[in-house]
Amino acid sequence: MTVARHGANRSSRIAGFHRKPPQERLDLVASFAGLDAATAAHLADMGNLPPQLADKMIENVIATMNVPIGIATNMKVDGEDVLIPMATEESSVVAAVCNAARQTYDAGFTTSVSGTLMIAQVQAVEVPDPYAARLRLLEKRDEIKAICDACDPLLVKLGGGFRDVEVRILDTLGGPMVITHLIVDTRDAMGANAVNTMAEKIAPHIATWSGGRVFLRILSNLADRRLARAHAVWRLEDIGGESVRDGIISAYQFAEADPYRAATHNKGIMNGISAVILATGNDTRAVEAGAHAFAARSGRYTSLTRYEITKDGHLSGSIELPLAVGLIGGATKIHPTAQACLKILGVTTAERLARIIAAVGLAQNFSALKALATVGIQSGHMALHAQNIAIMAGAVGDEVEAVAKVLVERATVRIDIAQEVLDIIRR
Ligand SMILES: CC(C)(COP(=O)([O-])OP(=O)([O-])OC[C@H]1O[C@@H](n2cnc3c(N)ncnc32)[C@H](O)[C@@H]1OP(=O)([O-])[O-])[C@@H](O)C(=O)NCCC(=O)NCCSC(=O)C[C@@](C)(O)CC(=O)[O-]
Ligand SMILES: NC(=O)C1=CN([C@@H]2O[C@H](COP(=O)(O)OP(=O)(O)OC[C@H]3O[C@@H](n4cnc5c(N)ncnc54)[C@H](O)[C@@H]3O)[C@@H](O)[C@H]2O)C=CC1
Repeated sequence: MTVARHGANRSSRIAGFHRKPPQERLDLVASFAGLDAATAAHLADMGNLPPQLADKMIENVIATMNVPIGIATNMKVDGEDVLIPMATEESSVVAAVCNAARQTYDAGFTTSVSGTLMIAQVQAVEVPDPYAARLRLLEKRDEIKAICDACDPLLVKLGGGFRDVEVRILDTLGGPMVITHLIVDTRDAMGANAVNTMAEKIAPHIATWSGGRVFLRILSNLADRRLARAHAVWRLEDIGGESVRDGIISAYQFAEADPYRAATHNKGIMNGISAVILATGNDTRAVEAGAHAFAARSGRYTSLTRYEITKDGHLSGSIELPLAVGLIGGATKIHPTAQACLKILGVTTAERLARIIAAVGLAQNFSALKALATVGIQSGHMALHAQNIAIMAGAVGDEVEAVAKVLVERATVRIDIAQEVLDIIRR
């Protein structure tokens, strides 16, 4: 069945859409968009996410989006071998991590974290005496702690809960604001809901104590009390010698100095990080926002990694960034694929997960810089992307590899060439 493009229902005002079951919603969308029966049937197949679960995870569900999960091999983090599931749509991302880890497999990556502390902000405006109000709020520390901890007795029982209060006076376009930070240990949860609940509970008290009006009560994604760090040494003989080392260091120096380059450099790092975040059901946007804000913390957007030469002349790489990830909460606990990925990783604490993810970010960056500083990105990346181009050109089954092989041999990974090659193969 083909429904005309401008089908029966062309209004986006669909009252009660959210109350309909997914199949009925899909029928409405198919009619609106003129989807043919095969496309609608494709969307109706929810793969390995049970439709009842998908329908509860977000609103107005009609389908799921399947992204491949690849396994990064060769990773050793703090002396322990680990296989890393990465969910990404981009070719060569998984290969890049395997490749970097292989070149430092014996020593592996060493990691640490600064803690599992999250920050919630409470905004007070029109405070008559901001500086005195700040002190009044700080004096209420014990009361604030009691109110916050009462919000989440389970978290407290697990060793988490309120840790501290900080108050900042912010000069803004609307005059001074009194910003209270609740510092909360959220243990194995990412912690957004946990700290937001506390911020909302404490807000009326802050209004009273400060004498101002309270508006926003929400966590900060600049989770700079939850930093994850990783470092590794790549030996000269394993990476191809001094000129490769120096090329990688120069690439880092370029990113350090220039926000145009740093954006791309950090995008490469997030290729690895976001893929593990997604595979484990964590919040990709929260981590990405935190990473980029941290990269700009000095007022100048810069590189999240650093490269140096060790005293023996080898290449030392390091990374530090906020990684607010959890094993509980969000989709981590309810998405069956996220649960399976966490099992593959063998992690039992959010801290260990953050450490592994930091190592993946560094590995990803090493491979990208090495490729960029030597043969260029296209030979490795495009060689792997060639299969996608072959599929775009219409190749199926064995044709995909055959077409991709010719594209790589000719060093021209283009769809028009792929079509020509496919025609020849099919003749
Ligand atoms: C693509 C490679 C790895 C080829 O690298 P190569 O040296 O040609 O590969 P190789 O065939 O010699 O194999 C070396 C190892 O790489 C891995 N490897 C090799 N091939 C595969 C594969 N098919 N699947 C899985 N793993 C693979 C694997 O570990 C293998 O060891 P082995 O297992 O054989 O003992 C290399 O060129 C590379 O690391 N390139 C970087 C790719 C990259 O960064 N991709 C991200 C996308 S580009 C981007 O978005 C970010 C960027 C670049 O703009 C960031 C920036 O600018 O900073
Ligand atoms: N700006 C942002 O980043 C925002 C993100 N979110 C969303 O919030 C969700 C994450 O919130 P969470 O508070 O992490 O989830 P949550 O509220 O679902 O679960 C956390 C709760 O689980 C309990 N818990 C059980 N075992 C625990 C353990 N071992 N360690 C710690 N707590 C344990 C605690 O009571 C804790 O409060 C994500 O889905 C995120 O997308 C929500 C609002 C804003």
